[in-house]
Amino acid sequence: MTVANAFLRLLRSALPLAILYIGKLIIDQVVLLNRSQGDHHHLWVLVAIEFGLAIAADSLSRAIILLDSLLGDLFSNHTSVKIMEHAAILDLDQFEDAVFYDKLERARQQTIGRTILLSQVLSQVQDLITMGFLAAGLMAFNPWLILLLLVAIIPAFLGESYFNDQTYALTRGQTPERRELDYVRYLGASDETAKEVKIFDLSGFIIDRFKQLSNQFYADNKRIVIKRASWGSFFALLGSSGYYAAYVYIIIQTVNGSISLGQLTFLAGSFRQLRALLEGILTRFTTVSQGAVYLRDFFEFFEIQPKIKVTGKPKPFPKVVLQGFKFEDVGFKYLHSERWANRHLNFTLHPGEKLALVGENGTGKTTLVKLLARLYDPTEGRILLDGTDLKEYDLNDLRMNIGIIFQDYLRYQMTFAQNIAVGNIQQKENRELIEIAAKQSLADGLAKKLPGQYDQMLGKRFYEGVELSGGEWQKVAIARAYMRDAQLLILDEPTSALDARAEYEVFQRFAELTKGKSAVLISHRFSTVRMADRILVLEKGELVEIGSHEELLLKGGRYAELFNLQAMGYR
Ligand SMILES: Nc1ncnc2c1ncn2[C@@H]1O[C@H](COP(=O)(O)OP(=O)(O)OP(=O)(O)O)[C@@H](O)[C@H]1O
Repeated sequence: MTVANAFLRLLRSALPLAILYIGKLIIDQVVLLNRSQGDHHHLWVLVAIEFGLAIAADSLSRAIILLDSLLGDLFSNHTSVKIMEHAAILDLDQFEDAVFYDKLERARQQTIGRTILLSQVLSQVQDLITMGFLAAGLMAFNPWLILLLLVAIIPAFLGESYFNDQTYALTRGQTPERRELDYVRYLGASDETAKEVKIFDLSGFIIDRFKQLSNQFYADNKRIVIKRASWGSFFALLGSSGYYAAYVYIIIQTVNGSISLGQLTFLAGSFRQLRALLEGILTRFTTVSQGAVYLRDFFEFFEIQPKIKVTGKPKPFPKVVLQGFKFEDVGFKYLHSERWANRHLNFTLHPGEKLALVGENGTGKTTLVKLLARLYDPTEGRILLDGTDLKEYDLNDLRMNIGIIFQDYLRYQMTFAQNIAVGNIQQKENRELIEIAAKQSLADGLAKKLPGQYDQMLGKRFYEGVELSGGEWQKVAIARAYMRDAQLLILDEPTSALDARAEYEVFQRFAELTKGKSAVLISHRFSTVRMADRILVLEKGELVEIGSHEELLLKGGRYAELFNLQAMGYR
């Protein structure tokens, strides 16, 4: 399509000169006829040719516009897909970094704002070729006139590129604020935020912040836009002066009789078109060079590489785990953080063992399971699986063999079945497996009560969607863990919204269904925690106790203290 577009543009760029030249011949012929020297037949042939050329020019322009718009859509879709594909291979901690978000944001803007860049570049080339044709015509008449036009137009080009750089620097500097602006806009008008915004009456607060940010943008942009417009007018004046100087010269030549009336129309027409083309080229030069500068951001985003990689030859995940996962003095610090979220972790998760993680908020429980799933690599120490560093296992295989449901699992605005299928998306059409998973997580009864059953749209964002309660959502989310035949299952507090009986049942089933497999549970409810084979107590990211419920109670340490604290609340 691009080649066809370029070819049509090439054809189109030759037409203005041809039309002008035929126009010249027509006028010369009319003048001759007035002097009774012309040929009527020749005149009408010329008029017919000009008519044909005019129609061809119009049809070509329309075909070019059509191809431009199709190419623009394809470009936009293609780049959006590329960005999503690249984002998918990046690491979790890259998504947690503001600098990364700035790059992602700027890359995204390219897909929205730069779709016309390609057609702009092609138009620019087309106009330059047209100018070349017209200039060649003028050159035959007087080369100095071209030089005059060029000299008049160069300051405008330089001015434009200077202001492009200025605008780019400004926009780039504003990226964090733009992201905030988007976030504030989302806070102010979204189904997910509406409840709190109303209850806390936040709309005034949000709107004020929006105004503050947008006014700042307005003021910064205004300054540069005014400067650009003032200089632009001055440079345009220079350009016009050059054009009129040349025009006056041609008129004088005609009056003197050095050139014919037909030549005058041809030259004046060429000049008029050259000037219009130059203006168009100048304006487009702004968009094209701005686009080119912004494309840098686009490519910069694609230069970001994931840090989590497989070292050496990737090993498949063992069919049967024999020794388990061994933490050897594992420590982890989040990006840009001085604090250790986990430190000096030394323990083994044995095959088939159910391990519960206990500790106050922020003691590193979630971090530990993220390290197990290799969402991050340890900052120090290492994690071994059957004696081999996790880094040597095939990453996809590792993740496929670890089923993990986080406390902040996603509530997909999709159907009930799809919400479960995301646990193993390759099996999205396997309704039998989805229903079994739902039965195992106690979500099956819920599906049966919904009007659309498993095809019921969940959430309120889309037509006929049904909202679930917090506990109901959790049952759906837990079903995801049963969608794959994982060797290690991790439940990071996805049961906090379940009532006591439901949580008990869910964990009873979990224990039965994961017999022989390793599992890690995070829960603040000791009624659940005590079901585990061993309990690992964390404090400030470090392991302080490990043992069975009975052993730890007997020990009378941190676990016993936390357990008794909760038990007291029930007395
Ligand atoms: N993505 C992150 N980036 C930077 N710091 C983080 C991030 N996630 C957690 N932290 C910090 O790491 C520490 C441990 O967090 P973690 O989520 O592992 O605790 P947790 O024990 O699971 O807490 P909770 O019981 O509240 O779920 C906390 O102090 C937290 O501030």
